[in-house]
Amino acid sequence: MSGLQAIRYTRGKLEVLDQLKLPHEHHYDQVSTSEEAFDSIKSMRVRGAPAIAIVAALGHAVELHHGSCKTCPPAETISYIDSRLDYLKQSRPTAVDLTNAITHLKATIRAVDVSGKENDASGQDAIIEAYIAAAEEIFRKDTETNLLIGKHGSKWLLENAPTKSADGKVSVLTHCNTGSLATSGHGTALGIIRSLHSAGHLHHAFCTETRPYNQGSRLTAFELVYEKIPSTLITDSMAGALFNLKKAEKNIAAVIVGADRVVRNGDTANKIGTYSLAVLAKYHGVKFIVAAPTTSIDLNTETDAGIKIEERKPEELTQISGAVVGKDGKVDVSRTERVATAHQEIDVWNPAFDVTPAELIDAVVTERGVVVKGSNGSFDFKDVMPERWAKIVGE
Ligand SMILES: CSC[C@H]1O[C@H](OP(=O)(O)O)[C@H](O)[C@@H]1O
Repeated sequence: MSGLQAIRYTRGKLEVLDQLKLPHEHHYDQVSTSEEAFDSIKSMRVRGAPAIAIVAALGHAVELHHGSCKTCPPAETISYIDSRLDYLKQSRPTAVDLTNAITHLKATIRAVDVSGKENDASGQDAIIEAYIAAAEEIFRKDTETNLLIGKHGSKWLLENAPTKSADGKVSVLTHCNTGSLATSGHGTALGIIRSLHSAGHLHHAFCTETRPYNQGSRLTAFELVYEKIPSTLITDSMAGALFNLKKAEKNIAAVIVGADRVVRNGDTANKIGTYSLAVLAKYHGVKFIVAAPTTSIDLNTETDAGIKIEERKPEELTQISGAVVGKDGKVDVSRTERVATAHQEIDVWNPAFDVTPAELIDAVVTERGVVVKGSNGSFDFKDVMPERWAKIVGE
């Protein structure tokens, strides 16, 4: 597994790699409170659906470990933890892993038997220990999940690739960053690429720069080069020309992307630009694969209509390392023939995600297996999530 770690944790201490500084600087922030975890997520110093959930869960675990909750009865302890988790939930709205982790953590602390402990600290201690252990399990289990996604996804692609290179290998394209910098390790979509590479089945990996945050050029390229995976960086706008080439190592078999939220019918919210790649893939006969741990699947939301798409500040688009459009994102027309015109601010639309309809998706790869559309043309996640399906959807 890659030596790159977005998150470093031992009980009572959480360090989060500042991804806004990558690839130029490798700096870890200490995160010891819910506020510091919230700020790290909101600012995108840490990002990636699974990593967001892990940092939120562990950030609160660290503050609980250091006694942030005053001594109080179990019911008040649960209310305190709930309030901290509800605050953390507001950090970024689209990725469902954070919501699913919070739901799990709230259920875990409510399952603690505190009978006979209502009036002494042992009840609170039991609840806090249960919370910390559950948060640590979320972190531990994520890497195991990603390795399974890599195994299932690479197997499915090798069995269903529309094209292979002369040496029987596949070339793929990925978008955004879904590797060790977006998870606890190995990654989801990039995890499938790692699994293909380590098994000798990857011919070439292409990654898009993924404007405006540049997760591809700053983060995925960094991971691919770090592990000497044969790879090429392209701009987002080059994908269609690449699919159209169909020559040598540029003969793309599949687009493999991650997910922030896969809803019940398979519609998938992912990094902005994913939908465009899905349309291009369909036109060019390229498979389109979504790599999604079951923690990224939202059975409570039936279709894309229920997905909230986060919009982020204009400066993330108008400025890269310093102003691109003009000082502070303003388009200065005062030096044109229309002198003395007040600075005009170009409007900016900066949705962080878009939605790819299920009809454009060939497979959703989870840690429990690959889900493809049935004869009715829709996805059915019942077999990979039987417990949650029965609870939410029913038999
Ligand atoms: C396994 S990461 C999933 C998902 O999260 C990323 O979004 P962001 O970088 O804004 O947190 C991207 O959409 C990835 O595909």
